[in-house]
Amino acid sequence: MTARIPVLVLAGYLGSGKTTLLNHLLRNNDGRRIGVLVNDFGSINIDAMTVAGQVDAAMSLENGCLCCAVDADGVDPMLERLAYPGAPVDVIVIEASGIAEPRQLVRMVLSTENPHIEFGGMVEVVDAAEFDDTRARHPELDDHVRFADLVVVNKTDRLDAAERERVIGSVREIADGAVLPAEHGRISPGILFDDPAVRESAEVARQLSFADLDHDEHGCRDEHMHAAYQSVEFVSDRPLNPSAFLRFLTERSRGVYRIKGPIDFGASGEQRRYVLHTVGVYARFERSRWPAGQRRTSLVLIGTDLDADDLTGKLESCVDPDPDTVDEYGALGLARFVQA
Ligand SMILES: Nc1nc2c(ncn2[C@@H]2O[C@H](COP(=O)(O)OP(=O)(O)OP(=O)(O)O)[C@@H](O)[C@H]2O)c(=O)[nH]1
Repeated sequence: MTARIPVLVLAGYLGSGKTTLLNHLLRNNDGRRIGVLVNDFGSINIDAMTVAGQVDAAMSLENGCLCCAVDADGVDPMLERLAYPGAPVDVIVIEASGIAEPRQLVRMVLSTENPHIEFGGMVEVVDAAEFDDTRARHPELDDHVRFADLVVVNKTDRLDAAERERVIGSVREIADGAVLPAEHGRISPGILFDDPAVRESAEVARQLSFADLDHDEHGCRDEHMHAAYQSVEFVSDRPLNPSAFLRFLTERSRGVYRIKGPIDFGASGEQRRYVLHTVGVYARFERSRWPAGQRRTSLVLIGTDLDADDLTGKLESCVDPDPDTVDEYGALGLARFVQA
């Protein structure tokens, strides 16, 4: 199975810290080759660009990054240039600088017919110190925060402890997705994307948890360097019920940014392996054969403020008490999430 390239939309109001966060990701890429799309070269100051030479409409950066400008024709032509089998990028970030409506950009990514990409999520950067003022000036900020799969509450260094908690609390009240406080955009890249070697692997979930995520005993990564995320693992040798699991997916669990891994739906007539990839409310299954002897559900849920017991309990209740009674029609609901 060829891995698809995740495409991430990075949004946020003027000066919130999008470019700072992007530079942080470029500097801490852990070997991932990051392609960057910006809508206007002039408006963005990517550090790495100072070492770049311009090649056609794409900028090749020294650390293996590529930069292209998104024009009015939308993202498709540029995605075509960056995302193809054997492409020199593992991840694409579109910085929505100066775009008033980032949801439009998300829709463009979701509606692209490029078979080599997958939606990697919308990240909204907010300036913690300006949050109240920005909301007052731009009431639509609430919609963006609610819609985002991850909200980075940046510039927390500009607030005292009490104010910081108040602002983070306000954001959490609005947000449906994950919320990560940060200084100078320093977030753990692992919340956003996998290690390239892991993405190629068939056993996504198992390797994600041990090799890629590199957790300490609290399940947090690089806590001192970056704003950290958490992960919860769920493994079951007993098949899951498709309808129950789809219900779990549609009732978005607070704080979960993405879920990955193979699922055994075990319905009679449904012998295939479903590999799940979700970001926020976006979900996609890829179907394949089970490698011999590896038929089991093995999921990793990645996000912030995760309630591990609650998530594990919900997933356990998806385990089918009597999988033999689920006929092939029971798995039909999965079809709309399956991509060829
Ligand atoms: N104190 C503080 N300053 C920050 C932080 N993050 C970014 N900045 C500064 O805030 C300013 C704006 O940051 P940018 O990363 O350029 O913001 P942006 O969202 O890309 O800005 P536009 O592209 O103009 O919308 C810069 O001067 C940054 O150095 C932070 O966490 N704390």
